[in-house]
Amino acid sequence: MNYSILLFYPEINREIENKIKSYLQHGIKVYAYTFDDIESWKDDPELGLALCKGFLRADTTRYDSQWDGETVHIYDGQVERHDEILSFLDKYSSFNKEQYILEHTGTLSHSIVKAGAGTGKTTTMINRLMYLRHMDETLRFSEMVMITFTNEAAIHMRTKVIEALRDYYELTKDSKYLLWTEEVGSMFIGTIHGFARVFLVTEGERFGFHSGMDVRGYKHERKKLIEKHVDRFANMYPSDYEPFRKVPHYQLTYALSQVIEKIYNKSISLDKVIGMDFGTDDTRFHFLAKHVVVDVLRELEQIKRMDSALEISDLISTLPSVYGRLKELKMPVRYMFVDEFQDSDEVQVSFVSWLAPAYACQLFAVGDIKQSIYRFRGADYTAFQQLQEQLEEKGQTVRQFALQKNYRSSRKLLGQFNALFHKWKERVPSFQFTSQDELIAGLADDHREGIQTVSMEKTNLKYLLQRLHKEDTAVLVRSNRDVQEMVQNIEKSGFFCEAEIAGSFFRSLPVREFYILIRRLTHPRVAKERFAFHQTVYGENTVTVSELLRAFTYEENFALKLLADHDSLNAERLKEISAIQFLEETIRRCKPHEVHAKRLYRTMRQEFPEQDKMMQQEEVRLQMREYEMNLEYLLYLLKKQFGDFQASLYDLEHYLAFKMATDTEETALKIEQPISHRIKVMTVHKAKGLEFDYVLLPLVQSPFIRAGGTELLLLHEAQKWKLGYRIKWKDKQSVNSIYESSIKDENAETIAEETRLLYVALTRAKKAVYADTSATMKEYGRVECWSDLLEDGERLAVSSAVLPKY
Ligand SMILES: Nc1ncnc2c1ncn2[C@@H]1O[C@H](COP(=O)(O)OP(=O)(O)OP(=O)(O)O)[C@@H](O)[C@H]1O
Repeated sequence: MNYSILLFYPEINREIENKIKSYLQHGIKVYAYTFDDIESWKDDPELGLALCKGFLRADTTRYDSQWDGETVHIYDGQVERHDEILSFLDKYSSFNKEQYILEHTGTLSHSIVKAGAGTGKTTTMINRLMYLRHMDETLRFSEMVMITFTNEAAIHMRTKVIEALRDYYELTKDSKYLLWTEEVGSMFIGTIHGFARVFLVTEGERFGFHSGMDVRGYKHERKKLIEKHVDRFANMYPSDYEPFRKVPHYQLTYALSQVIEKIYNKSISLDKVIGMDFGTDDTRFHFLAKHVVVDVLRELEQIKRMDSALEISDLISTLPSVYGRLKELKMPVRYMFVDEFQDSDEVQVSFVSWLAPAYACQLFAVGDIKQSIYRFRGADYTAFQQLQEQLEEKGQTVRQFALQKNYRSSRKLLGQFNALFHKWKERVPSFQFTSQDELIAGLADDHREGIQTVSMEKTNLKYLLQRLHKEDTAVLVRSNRDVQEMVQNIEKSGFFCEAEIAGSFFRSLPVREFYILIRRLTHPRVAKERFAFHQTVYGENTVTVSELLRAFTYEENFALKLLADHDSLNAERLKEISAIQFLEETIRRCKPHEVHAKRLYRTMRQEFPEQDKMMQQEEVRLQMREYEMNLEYLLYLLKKQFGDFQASLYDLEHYLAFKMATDTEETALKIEQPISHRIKVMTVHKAKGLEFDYVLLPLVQSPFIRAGGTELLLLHEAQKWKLGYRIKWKDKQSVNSIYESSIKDENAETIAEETRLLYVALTRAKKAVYADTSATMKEYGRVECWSDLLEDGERLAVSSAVLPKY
């Protein structure tokens, strides 16, 4: 036995307990089931820890005389002849037969796992990895590839694998686990784009790819090229350009870059864009767009070739041209795991189905069609079906698995979810939910709250937050803009948030105040800049606006004179040291983070005297450290960009102004704490894969489909791409034939996608969901917003068919 043992004993005695402990000490995972009461195991130091870490899975199962007097031992998941007892355990305890088989399967067929939310997809993948490494002496972690949907998920996975190995080491003190931990460093765990890069530079040398190749964005160059090619078009086809002569140039450039962005999102190669159907419209935008887009992409491709660089989307779009022509492969891939497979696009599916036979590796693809929420990035919710068909066409054997037991949400919630999801099926035709999709409670619990509908206007929200702010709570919304709105609402109630907003770094307070400090130096004679500076953490912040007005004289510099007495900045030092050194010196002297903390605490006490003082102090401490961290990070970025000495104040000012206006990537650094008074606020896309005790759903009335704005559709039919558009110009709009004939179907798809998004949001909750909507669901008409899909849990008729099974 190398990896696990499954035991069934009708009764438990000390000897059996000791046997289990001994297995565990040898690094053998134990599944133990009995009719006996084993509650006391939780309090036993060894067994309790093993239960907690998942090395011991144990439960009391319902009594059945058929199994009384029987004992069962299954080694390393060799399940032949044991199907009956496994099915019995699966039905009447927390044991999960499908998970168990998946974890231990020894055959060489590929596994496709379709599983609902919280059914242990991630857990099973990690377990399987451990099983494989334990069972095959010759296998190395570097021969297993794990593909995740985002970089964050990849970090999360790697951490989980390393944690599992550390736990094995703690349990056994066997040094092989330390070696394995190091070995994990050489395992590929990352996104499909990351893997495509490794693949291209390793296998694609013959086609001009190499490890020195840069992967970077070309947004700025793209914009310039669009402008250039629009001008060219205007010269070449003056009459076709005529309808757009009065359209502001920036609008035209923006619309065209949106078209290109859409093409990038779907990883469409240049040759396919050349064959793309742009439809027709009265303003003839289709003609202009096709011309400019193709010319821009063609020139950009040349530039990238010369730079020896690729953009992220090229990594996927160039794949077919390479793998179709490869003969010998170098990478040693024996097992391949793909998480969130439902969100793969067509090119990615065919890449994966090509990889499996090409490397003769075993594929393990996991996902949940009901959680497919990346259609805008090209995800195709028929991905599983395509994968199965393509693998079978290549003569590969595929086994399907379905996981239904949910170990996350309370039984009450699960019953209500199932009832609700069945109702959705009636309202949203393409939301599929059959009895196979129902979530079955995997664990016993007695949480009674379920789905609750409440109004979240100001006073109620405050009341709700008062109750939940110390719990593990997340507020989930649909967009980044909604995140900002909720952060403001929550902060206005005197509570604090933990919100990740992409692009927030260059707009954060430490960066803004640092920028004002620079402006104070580059514009020493401008009163407005001086007053702004005075109010920052670098200034005294003692002169108020009314004092300034009182000091008013007709003399031009009255404000500067007043503020000069309150300004300790010694700009003369700039003659001796570099700009960056000067700024660093100023930071050391002023200790801006400490000043920020003091002022913040004073304001908090003034504005919310009734609020918990300890919570406010904790928040101030956190904000002080975050201010310091972000400022340090800013200096790091500046030095990286300019070196220690070269940059002048003007260079720094320009760089920051540009970044503050345009950056959408850098996120302000936050201190994360497992337990915090801060309420998490995030989009559902960010919450994917996470779980919280309480989920709050405000802003559920915002419509899925906004009438009248610019809209682009990229459709794939009969091997050909088609672009549909409706573009709003200043005084008219361009709408093409493809848009008009497809928009109805597209809207139906959007509603289905939003329904799946709500499925993800609800299923993050462990104990309860609070939604800002009325108690009953709209029964007829088009589904327009989340609120139309929500209902108070108590009204949801939970029929026995959808009740958790045990
Ligand atoms: N067999 C099991 N017994 C007990 N707990 C389990 C079992 N399998 C998974 N869990 C627990 O259930 C929770 C959900 O598991 P996991 O995150 O792996 O699910 P998932 O299917 O990846 O979820 P989602 O798709 O919704 O993100 C975790 O807390 C995990 O530890």
